[in-house]
Amino acid sequence: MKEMIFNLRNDLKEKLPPQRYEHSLSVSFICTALAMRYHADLEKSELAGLLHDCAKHYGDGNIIKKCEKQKIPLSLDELKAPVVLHAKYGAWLAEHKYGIKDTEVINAIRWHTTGRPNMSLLEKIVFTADYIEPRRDKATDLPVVRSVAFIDLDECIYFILKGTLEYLERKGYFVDSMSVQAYEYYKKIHEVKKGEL
Ligand SMILES: Nc1ncnc2c1ncn2[C@@H]1O[C@H](COP(=O)(O)OP(=O)(O)O)[C@@H](O)[C@H]1O
Repeated sequence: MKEMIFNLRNDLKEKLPPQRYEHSLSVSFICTALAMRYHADLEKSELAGLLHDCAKHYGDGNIIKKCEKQKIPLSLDELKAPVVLHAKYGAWLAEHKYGIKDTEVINAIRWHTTGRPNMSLLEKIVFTADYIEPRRDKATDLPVVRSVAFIDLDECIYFILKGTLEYLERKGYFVDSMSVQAYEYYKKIHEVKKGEL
């Protein structure tokens, strides 16, 4: 697996813009740190983190066409918010272009942007690492979210989804409802923990 990761790094370095490549490396290392904390497979976590944005460099129109060409079914929400599609097409590329057979890794790439209810440990790790990696600096809640990530992963995901939904609403952007479903799911876990339910 290590050799595969080194080869993939070289490939992505050529394909992705420098900042996106840097982000991908950073996410892959944070994935391994979270994997250490939560006892997940280190190499699968590194691999999923490295590949999570392998389709991010395609523009909205282009990625819709690429999905249609590969007969990847698209939801109405995804057509209205094509920014989320790099996760779905990235999962397809991971499987069909990069030869990834592991469905856990493929699903972690698939759900890294919107999240979904009841995510697997690997899905949670990539979703969280993408938000907290050290090169990120936009979200105001980052210092708190970063520390919660290493204390309680479900609670951290609740904060990330809450922040993302508030941000999208503030900006007036269309929201893929998968994130709303994920938020409701993790909000319930949060409320049970706080004794509010
Ligand atoms: N449910 C959603 N609906 C619409 N846009 C979303 C949704 N979830 C996340 N986004 C937006 O998609 C963009 C890409 O997110 P993400 O994949 O997390 O980042 P990156 O690809 O840069 O690692 C962000 O601007 C985020 O706000």
